[in-house]
Amino acid sequence: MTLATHTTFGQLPAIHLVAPDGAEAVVTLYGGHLVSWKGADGAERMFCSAKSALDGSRAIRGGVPVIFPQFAERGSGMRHGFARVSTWRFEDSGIEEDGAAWALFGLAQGDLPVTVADAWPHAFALELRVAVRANELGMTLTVRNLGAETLPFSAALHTYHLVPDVCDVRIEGISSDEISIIDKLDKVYPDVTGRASMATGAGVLAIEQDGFPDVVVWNPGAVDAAALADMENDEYKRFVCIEPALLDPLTLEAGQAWTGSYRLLA
Ligand SMILES: O=P(O)(O)OC[C@H]1O[C@@H](O)[C@H](O)[C@@H](O)[C@@H]1O
Repeated sequence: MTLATHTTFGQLPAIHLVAPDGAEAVVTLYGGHLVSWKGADGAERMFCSAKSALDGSRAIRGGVPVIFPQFAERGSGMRHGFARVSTWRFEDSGIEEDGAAWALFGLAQGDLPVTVADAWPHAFALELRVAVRANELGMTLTVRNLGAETLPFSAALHTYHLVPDVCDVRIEGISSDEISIIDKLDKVYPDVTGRASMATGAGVLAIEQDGFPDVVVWNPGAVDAAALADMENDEYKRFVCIEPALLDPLTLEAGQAWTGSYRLLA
């Protein structure tokens, strides 16, 4: 049985992963970007803007952009890093004993255009593993330093959760207070441990992360959404970004690796 097949998403080559129980995910090679996750119940759980570029001309507005090696404008490099606008390799796929279908994607220094590699001259290798079964999504990001010099980086999995109405969202377990989104929110929550949850009025999603110390919660609100060229004016109501993140740059010594993992249970 083929669990991972080649498909397209917009104009972008992608991998369609289907578990035996019907859970599925679509990951574009551009960005190593998970753009769709449906549990075995068939419900789509990722937001993707109707105005998102889907031709490789700019980052996809939705799904799970991989943020690496820089978060937002915290550095002199490309905003949110180059990983989300780079073309990854599909490396392997398979099935776990518990029935999860998984796929592995890679991005290394040699995959980058010369100008991008020259601007960030580190011999790195990224591995993104995506696994689906039942109503669960697992993502694991590994960063390896293959060079002789130190490698400093930040990283995040910038997840756009699809919600019926952002006003009804309640997030627990990230801060001592319950988080709700009244108009705009763009906030960093450091040192988050344990399981968090997002109630949407329609259901509750459990969120677990390991290795990522921080969480960023973002929704642009009406005014900032209207200023985004790749988002419809009222689409801000349909998502909330809850992003497992490593914000303060971590420095890997030669030969070292770091792994951050992330699990969503609907
Ligand atoms: O428009 P971009 O580059 O995808 O960034 C979206 C948002 O990403 C979030 O992670 C940041 O905290 C926000 O400040 C930012 O606006």
